[in-house]
Amino acid sequence: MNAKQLAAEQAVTHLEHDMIVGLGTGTTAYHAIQGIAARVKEGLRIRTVASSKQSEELAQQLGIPTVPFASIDGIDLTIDGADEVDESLHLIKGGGGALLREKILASNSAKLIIIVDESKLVRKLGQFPLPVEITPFAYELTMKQVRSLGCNPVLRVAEGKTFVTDNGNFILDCAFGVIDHPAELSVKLLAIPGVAEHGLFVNMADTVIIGSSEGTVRYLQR
Ligand SMILES: O=C[C@H](O)[C@H](O)[C@H](O)COP(=O)(O)O
Repeated sequence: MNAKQLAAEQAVTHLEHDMIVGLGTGTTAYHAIQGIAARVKEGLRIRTVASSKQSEELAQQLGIPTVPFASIDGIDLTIDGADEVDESLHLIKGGGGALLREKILASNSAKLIIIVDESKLVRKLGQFPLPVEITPFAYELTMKQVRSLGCNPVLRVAEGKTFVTDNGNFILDCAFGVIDHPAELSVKLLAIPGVAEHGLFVNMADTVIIGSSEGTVRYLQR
């Protein structure tokens, strides 16, 4: 079993009957969705909401009950991956472009469990370029304003075309270098009209489960 799968299998032991569960996105969340499906097959009674079309489709293929957002008041537990986790459990997310929906789920969740392998742990955030989701309208001007905060934003391209999120937006990958004050950068980014959301998750993760290639798992708690 690989490290991501180990972390995911540990995370799904936290599921309980009648929970509303948020499904993350990405290669690590993929393992969690597989693990959730296994528990549903064993008789676990839950309802889920997804942070991407990809994860929703996977859940439905695997027989996990998915429900509309209009039918719930909040989320009990979200299990998601991350691109970086620092010592304070602040995160960079959005490598897969799902950051806006992921942040909506996270901020409406009573508990957020992040699952990673050891390669995602850093002392300070910023080695991974920060994904920033922006509206397509006048995106060149939005890019200029983001650049003025001290990075060189790169418009994300996938398969030769501008990458478009599930929300119809673009992503800027922004290498800021070491981010000493993530909360301050968050405020500055969100103050730019055209920025829909960014991948800094500050004080959102409650628990981080780290899988290792040696087959061990350990927990970080906020
Ligand atoms: O947009 C994608 C998400 O934030 C992912 O959770 C993050 O990029 C980590 O992905 P992975 O588990 O594939 O490394």
